[in-house]
Amino acid sequence: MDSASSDEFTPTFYIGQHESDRVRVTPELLRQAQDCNYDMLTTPITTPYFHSRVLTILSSHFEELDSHPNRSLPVPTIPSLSPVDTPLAPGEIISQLLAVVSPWIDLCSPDPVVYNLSRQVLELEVAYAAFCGIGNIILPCPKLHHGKLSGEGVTQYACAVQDVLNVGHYIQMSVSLPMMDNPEQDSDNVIGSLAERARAQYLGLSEDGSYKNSMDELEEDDLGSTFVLPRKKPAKVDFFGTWDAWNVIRTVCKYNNRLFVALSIPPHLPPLSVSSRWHSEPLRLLCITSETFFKNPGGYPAFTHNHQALLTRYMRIRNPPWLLLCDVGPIPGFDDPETLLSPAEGFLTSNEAADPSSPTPAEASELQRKGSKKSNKTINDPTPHLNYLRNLQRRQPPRTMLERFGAGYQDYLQAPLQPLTDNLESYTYEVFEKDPIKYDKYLLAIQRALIDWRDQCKRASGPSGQIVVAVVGAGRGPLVTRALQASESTGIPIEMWAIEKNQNAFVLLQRHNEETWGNRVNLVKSDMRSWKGPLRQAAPYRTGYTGQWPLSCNEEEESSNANTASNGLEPFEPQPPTHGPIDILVSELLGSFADNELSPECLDGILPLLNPTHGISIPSSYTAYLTPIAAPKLHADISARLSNDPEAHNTPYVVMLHAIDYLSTASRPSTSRSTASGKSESVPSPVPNILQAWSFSHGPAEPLPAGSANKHNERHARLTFNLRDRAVCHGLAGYFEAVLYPGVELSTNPINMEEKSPGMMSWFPLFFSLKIPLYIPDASTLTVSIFRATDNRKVWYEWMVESWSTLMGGTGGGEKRRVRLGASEVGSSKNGGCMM
Ligand SMILES: C[S@@+](CC[C@H](N)C(=O)[O-])C[C@H]1O[C@@H](n2cnc3c(N)ncnc32)[C@H](O)[C@@H]1O
Repeated sequence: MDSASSDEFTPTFYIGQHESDRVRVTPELLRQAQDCNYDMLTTPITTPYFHSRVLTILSSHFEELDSHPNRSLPVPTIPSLSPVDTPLAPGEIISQLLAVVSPWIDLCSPDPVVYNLSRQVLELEVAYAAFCGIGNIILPCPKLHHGKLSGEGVTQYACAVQDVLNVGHYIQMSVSLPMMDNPEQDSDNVIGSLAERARAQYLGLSEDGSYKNSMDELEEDDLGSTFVLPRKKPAKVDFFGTWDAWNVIRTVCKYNNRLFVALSIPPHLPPLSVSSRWHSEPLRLLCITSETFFKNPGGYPAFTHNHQALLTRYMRIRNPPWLLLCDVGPIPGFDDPETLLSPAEGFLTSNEAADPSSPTPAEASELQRKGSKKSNKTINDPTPHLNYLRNLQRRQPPRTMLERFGAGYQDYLQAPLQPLTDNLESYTYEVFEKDPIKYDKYLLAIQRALIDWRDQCKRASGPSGQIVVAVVGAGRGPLVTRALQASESTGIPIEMWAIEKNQNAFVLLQRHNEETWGNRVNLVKSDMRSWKGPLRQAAPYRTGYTGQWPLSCNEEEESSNANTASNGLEPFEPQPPTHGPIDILVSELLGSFADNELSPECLDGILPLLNPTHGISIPSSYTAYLTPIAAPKLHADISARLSNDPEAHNTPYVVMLHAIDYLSTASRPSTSRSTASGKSESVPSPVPNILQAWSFSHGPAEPLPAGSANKHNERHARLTFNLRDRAVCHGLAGYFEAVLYPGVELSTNPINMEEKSPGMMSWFPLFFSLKIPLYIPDASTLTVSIFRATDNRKVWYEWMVESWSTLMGGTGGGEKRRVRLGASEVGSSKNGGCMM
């Protein structure tokens, strides 16, 4: 399908500016910033005066503790704010400000006094910002490393955040986090940080700041001999370290929908798996410093290809994050009037910004090095970083067809249709009919089936030897139109039947028959399972197509002779009506997980009418597929429904998955143009491992076992997925592939949908939710068990997930052992199952 060449859509980039040493924002400064094309500014909540007051309180308390080592003294209370403590006041500009909680507090500190005071500062600041009417607050980055301790303070941080979420009931909070944990960059670059004041005894350090010699430092080498770790181990980047901290925070805060991430974009991007993980999280801000850019040969700041692709991907999230330029220079004209230029004078041209020679990360660092040596070319642009982002905004690739069609549906939960029990509205049919791909595929499948039928000289069942085609579940008739077109385009006559149980849609079928189909279609208003088949007069027609179109003279003759002579019946003697077979049965009863709209059960009721030797079902088979995903936003949305709907987690939802992360992926990313989650050209995305759950095939029916009670339509699967990186599983994404006719397929499976049915939009995936998300450590496996169950009245699914790890040694000796780490609850849609 054609891409989005005519797409007029330009994404909105909300861009703010942050200066670490800003003291206050005046209306004039804000106006000036907006004149420069910024959308918002950050503001501190408290002043340096307040900061020094807290430092004094802390120092005095420590002094007192030192002078009374045996007394337990309560941590002092920070007095409430006074006018000198804060630059903020309620007023007109407040809605355009992002308030920044003091970065010098340490909510992860192992020192209880530092933690306590930090928490007090947080509470005072959030309460005052809320009072002033601030809508968004940026929380300081949780400090993950304290001396020998790593990640220990995250739960403290989380508890503090949980509490302040209840202080400001409308405020949205974003936790500042780098994309990955680099302990070397976790050092305190904030002047006057309380973290520096933490006492050595709480950091696992001796008084002089060196590591205490504890058993923790003793480790065994591969040969089992004990050795002492070197003083300072080289710091290792933990790609998922900050995500892990975020996961703890949002879990403690119960996936609060006012809690977000302010993600810092580093100059060197981590692997795709890391940026993909963040893509699934609620990103409110992307923090971009001058280091995130490299300097292009013209001396302008620019992004690498990878940074551009990352931004494109993140900015296509349903609620795209805002961009925050941090410490890229002051607002021109305010602190430095020299820099105030009109845009026409000095802004980056779009050619310069387009920069076709945009480098790879390696080239960028090379340029950076060279640039810092010689290319100190001065540029006449007071806001080059901002202008670069504005240019990027204009140059965003157009949306794919799928993105345009799905706009507004991304991550939007829909209960699956139940076309068997419910009568669909005309509008729903209209939406189906907007997808030309599905109908093109059906047309092709019917054409091929007709041609093969003719070429293989199969006997047909129509009264004059035509091939009998029945569309069952015809809706408003699009497949009937395709069947008639297939007959016309191939020149192969058919006898056309259309069966529909929705009496409202049936009115339109009748109208179509009169107005567009020339009354060529035999319409039947019935449930297909109780239909007896094409009505035949008992007149002893000869049936059977012998392979030539049009019928040969002889055959026509034989045919008319047959009316009078065969079977030994008297011609025209009235006989009770009989029913003939169907040669080609066309149905579209597929759901997002193939069989979830009960196609197997419906077809069971009509397949006995299929020509027993040559009959063809279109589709001939369909297969359901699954993969585990992280989908924190869906989890939060579903959990929020629980108070009104206790079955919320037991409902499989149709959803255009977007802000999700595939947990089990192949090593190579794809750069395909558009996928199930709506990626665009040249935006690499991980390739998920998607495994087959089960299949159904349909052809001339074998008689069902007596009293089968639909048991033959039960299915179950147990699938194992390997995971490289730690993650949280929120549920399973379900897809399907269908073979309409050999060589003509439909697919929603992200692995091959682009080859099999490019641009098809009729089905979004199905999401099976886990009530309690399952945490999975690095290098584990995940086993998915899923059942299609039935009691002959309805059909439902049951699913669960288990996580496993392989351990060495232990009580069993030195062998590898697979241990189960955890298991989810069993999800079951039994209560809301599909009625048969
Ligand atoms: C998914 S819609 C497809 C409609 C149409 N073929 C199209 O492609 O637009 C399925 C249709 O099958 C009809 N249907 C479902 N179960 C049926 C049954 N047991 N007997 C007759 N019609 C049925 C529904 O009313 C609905 O019109």
